[in-house]
Amino acid sequence: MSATRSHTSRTPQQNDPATAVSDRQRADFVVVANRLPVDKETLPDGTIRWKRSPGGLVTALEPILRSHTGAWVGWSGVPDSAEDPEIDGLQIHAVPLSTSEIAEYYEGFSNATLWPLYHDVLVKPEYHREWWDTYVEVNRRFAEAASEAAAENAVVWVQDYQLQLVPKMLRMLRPDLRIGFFLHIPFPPVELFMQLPWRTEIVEGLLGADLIGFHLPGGAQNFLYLARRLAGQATSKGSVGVRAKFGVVQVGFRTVRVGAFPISIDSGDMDGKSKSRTVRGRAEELRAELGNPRKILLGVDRLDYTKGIDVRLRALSELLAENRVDPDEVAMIQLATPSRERVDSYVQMRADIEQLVGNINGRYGSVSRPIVQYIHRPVPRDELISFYVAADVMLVTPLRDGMNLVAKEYVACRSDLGGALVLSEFTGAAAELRSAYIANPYDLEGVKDAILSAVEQDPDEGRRRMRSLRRQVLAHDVSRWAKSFLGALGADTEVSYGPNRGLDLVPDSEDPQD
Ligand SMILES: O=P(O)(O)OC[C@H]1O[C@H](O[C@H]2O[C@H](CO)[C@@H](O)[C@H](O)[C@H]2O)[C@H](O)[C@@H](O)[C@@H]1O
Ligand SMILES: Nc1ccn([C@@H]2O[C@H](COP(=O)(O)OP(=O)(O)O)[C@@H](O)[C@H]2O)c(=O)n1
Repeated sequence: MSATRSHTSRTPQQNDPATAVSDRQRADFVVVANRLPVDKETLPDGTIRWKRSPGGLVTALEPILRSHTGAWVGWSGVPDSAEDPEIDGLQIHAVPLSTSEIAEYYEGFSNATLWPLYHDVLVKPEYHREWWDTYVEVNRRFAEAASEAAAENAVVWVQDYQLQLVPKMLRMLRPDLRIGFFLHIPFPPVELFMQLPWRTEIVEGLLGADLIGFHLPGGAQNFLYLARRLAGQATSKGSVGVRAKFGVVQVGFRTVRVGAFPISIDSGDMDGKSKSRTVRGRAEELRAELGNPRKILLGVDRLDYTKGIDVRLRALSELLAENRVDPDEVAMIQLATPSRERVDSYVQMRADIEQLVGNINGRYGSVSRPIVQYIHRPVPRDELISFYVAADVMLVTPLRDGMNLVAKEYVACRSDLGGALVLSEFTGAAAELRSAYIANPYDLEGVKDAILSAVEQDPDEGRRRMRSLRRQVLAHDVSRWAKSFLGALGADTEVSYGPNRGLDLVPDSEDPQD
């Protein structure tokens, strides 16, 4: 996707399906996500630019929508914008949000209530009734927009925690549709989820789907338990497998499947791009610009408190203080895309991280060579790939992360079998990338040891680990993710799915955990 795009200014007829249909073709495959794949930006001279939206959801879904012609329903990232950008081969349906809806639905309920609740309560979730009301209202708007975009019997794939009520609302509007839902963030432990005053509504909202997908079996199992306990539905017993053994919830005459589908990246594409001469040349230049240090450490994240950017900075700071790492031999680059900048916890965390960077540079850097290069803006895709190619050690240290595509991107870019990945055990990716240097981000000594092992790794050992990581990432790419999900939804004719081994239902009253 190029950063700059031409655009049209269609007015959406959101509440008038008849006009909408006559205006545009309805699609057989519709993705509904909080964000469109591009964000709208108005330059000082009034020109409109559409730039890639932040985050892994867009990274993963963009190639899928290119291979399945269809429509994308979402928000443009700015207030009151009804314009649909033109993206070759993709129908876009913008859902406009007002300034107050952005504050209450996006920054509020989605990112100051659900996000911390689903990420181990790393900051205290805020529960406000007005935010909930706006979340319901905006979910209804997305459901209506999806209903207008979808052809008869279409497949509609709803994405993520911002839209958990959409499956039920959409089913009521359009019982003919096949509806899938995928959660990109962790589904929390039952004890935490029970805090939510609107917990039953969320579970019932999700149960409007035909298939509910999580990254990991644990999330699927937590959800099955809550479907029994909160929605009073009979569910299957036994564990859920990866892409294979699905759980089942019986909702009246409808059977809802629940499964684990670890998301991935377009690994072949990244592998190819990382081999280009331009990228390799740029990686060399980056190393030279950093003063040709012996080891380059790299962090690549949205600036989010879940990502553990502070953890890796503290670890590096202590390793320098203990003379276990020589300041003349290392350089660290931290790319941190701005994110959710009006949410209080993000403002605080940004200040903390910038202070840590300042402390390290103040103590160990020199005028010509700071230890940590901190870049707080998005970088172009090819430049990012050059950073991956240049980095000797990739630092992925979240306190909790649904998947973490950055870890997979790094691996996909290392066809030279160079580099080393330090990976938090609390990422979804850690379940698959077992040959990384796995660390518990709450154990600072353990993180320091993992970083040091990666910095000092024997080249043969490094190649062995990277070969094994690459086998995993190249074999399980995003197209396999989409095929396994859409196959289980019965929506991809190329994919067959095995017999459901979860149909043995546990009635609500017989739950051993109750
Ligand atoms: O849209 P934003 O508020 O700017 O946030 C960006 C995205 O962040 C989250 O990404 C998640 O999805 C990734 C792909 O599945 C996964 O690897 C990662 O662990 C998640 O944090 C969020 O879930 C998306 O909805 C946002 O668009
Ligand atoms: N500075 C940055 C940070 C992340 N990214 C991209 O944003 C995506 C992050 O996905 P992720 O799954 O690791 O994490 P979230 O940001 O979705 O929580 C990846 O595709 C990164 O390449 C970027 O382009 N520039």
